[in-house]
Amino acid sequence: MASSALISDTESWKDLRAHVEEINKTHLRDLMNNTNRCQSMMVEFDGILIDYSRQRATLDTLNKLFSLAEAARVKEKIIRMFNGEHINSTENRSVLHVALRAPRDAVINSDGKNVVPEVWHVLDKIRDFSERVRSGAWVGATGKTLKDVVAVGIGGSFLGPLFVHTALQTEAEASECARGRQLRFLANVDPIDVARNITGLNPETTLVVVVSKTFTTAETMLNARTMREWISSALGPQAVAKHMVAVSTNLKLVEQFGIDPNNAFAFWDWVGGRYSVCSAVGVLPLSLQYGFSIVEKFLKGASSVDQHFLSAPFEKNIPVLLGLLSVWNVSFLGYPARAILPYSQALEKLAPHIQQVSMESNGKGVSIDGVPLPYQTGEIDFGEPGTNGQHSFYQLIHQGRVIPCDFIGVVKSQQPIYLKDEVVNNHDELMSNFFAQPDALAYGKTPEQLQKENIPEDLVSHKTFSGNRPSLSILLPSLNAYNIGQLLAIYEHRVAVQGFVWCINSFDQWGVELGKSLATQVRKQLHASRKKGESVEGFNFSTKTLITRYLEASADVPSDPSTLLPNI
Ligand SMILES: O=P(O)(O)OC[C@H]1O[C@](O)(CO)[C@@H](O)[C@@H]1O
Repeated sequence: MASSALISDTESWKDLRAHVEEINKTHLRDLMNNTNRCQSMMVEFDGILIDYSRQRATLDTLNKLFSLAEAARVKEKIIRMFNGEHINSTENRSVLHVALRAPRDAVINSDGKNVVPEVWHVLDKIRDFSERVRSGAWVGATGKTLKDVVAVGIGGSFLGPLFVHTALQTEAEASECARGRQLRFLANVDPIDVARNITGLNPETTLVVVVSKTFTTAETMLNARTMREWISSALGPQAVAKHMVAVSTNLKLVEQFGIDPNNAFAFWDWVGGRYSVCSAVGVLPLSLQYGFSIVEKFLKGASSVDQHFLSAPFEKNIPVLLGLLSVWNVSFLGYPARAILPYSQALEKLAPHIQQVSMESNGKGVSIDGVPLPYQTGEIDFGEPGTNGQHSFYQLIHQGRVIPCDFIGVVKSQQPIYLKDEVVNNHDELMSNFFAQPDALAYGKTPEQLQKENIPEDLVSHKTFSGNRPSLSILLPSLNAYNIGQLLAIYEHRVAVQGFVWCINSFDQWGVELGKSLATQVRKQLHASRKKGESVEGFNFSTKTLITRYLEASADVPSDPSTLLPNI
């Protein structure tokens, strides 16, 4: 395919379009009866079992998707990514989050230089620093051990670390290592988030980690200044050196902020924000909480999937298969959304993290060459752990709109509970739902079945389930640091595969800029109005009215305030 030609013009794309008609004649109820088909639609790697037999697809569909992958040169694009080529062309950058978890002796080049030694230099520095903090060798300004950490950051500098932290919190080995320690995340610029984060914390025993790739993000920098004030107003300005460290690619700005460069942990422009959890962005706060050796297991899990992604043939390649099936669902079957449904409370922050990884990566309107696309890219991701979601939005998924679902289950619970005289143990109860829901979606329930159950005629249509609703099941052996790393890498690479097929740049995010610059204009106006009483100018009628109302109704806000921090 010539670089400016659209993937939708290829024969493979057209073939899949035509194939939809065939698939529309099938029902999952029947497809599931074909054991050979179902057997071929299971894939296993490193303890993880994926069952995609409940996708609205046949083996023929898969072959057609492999042809599409060939037309889109997916294999070549994967290799180019691992080779450090500047596949993020609009920012002229390599995309090398795989280097963040590569073994020490690996060679991965960006711009002709092996980046793995730099990665390990920072990892070693994190190991050393986190061990000193955890052991009490590094103490706060008043000589007390720093047992609590507030990580200040937003977007990719927040969601990945939050996901991993939440997943590790209840894991036996990790929770033992975290005994007596707290890790909190301050993301939102809303002062309420500051209040929530500092409530119950003592500045004397708190370490603040400012996490920002650019070190210019407005929300993070205001929150960082707020936390600096919280520390220095309690302990004096000299305490900042002992109580604040930073993670950034912009070490110059870190220093200007007043953080000792020795206490700055670097990463690189070839790490996208939403792909940065395996850099110091995640590794530093998580190592402070759990110790480096736990976090190293997480990196190893991700690395194992990286190798699989690079080397496994497409028929057995989990991220490739899942990525192609997502393209099938979005671009051909016309399902715009995807539900991420982990049957594990520990994975409650998976969906929010994947929302950014997927939607910031693939929510694009032009091809990588800048050509407007005649097809939609990306999907609307949302999710909640089961069984909570079942009592919330599953009604729509069963009888309303068709939403392809990812069911994620774990064989061994992190926290098993057995009660004498119960029919099943608590985790089996949870997993009963994990196994039942995909079949309920796939098979549904027919009016004939309901009539046999003597359901009153006027209720039959209400109680009918059309079925034929696709899902896939991911079964993890357990949920330890290693498995969490595997799961993360599967989703990251799946998103990349989707972007490779759609021929977009999954690694830039220009769509977040416009709102930011308009907020700058509003910020200037609020300042001018509060300080100098200037009237609201330069906005449309609607925005002017809203801002004016806001200012008038909050006229009691002091125009030249002295510092006020939350006090709850
Ligand atoms: O780490 P930074 O530079 O503060 O950026 C935070 C986030 O802001 C974004 O640039 C846009 O929301 C994300 O891509 C990024 O993860």
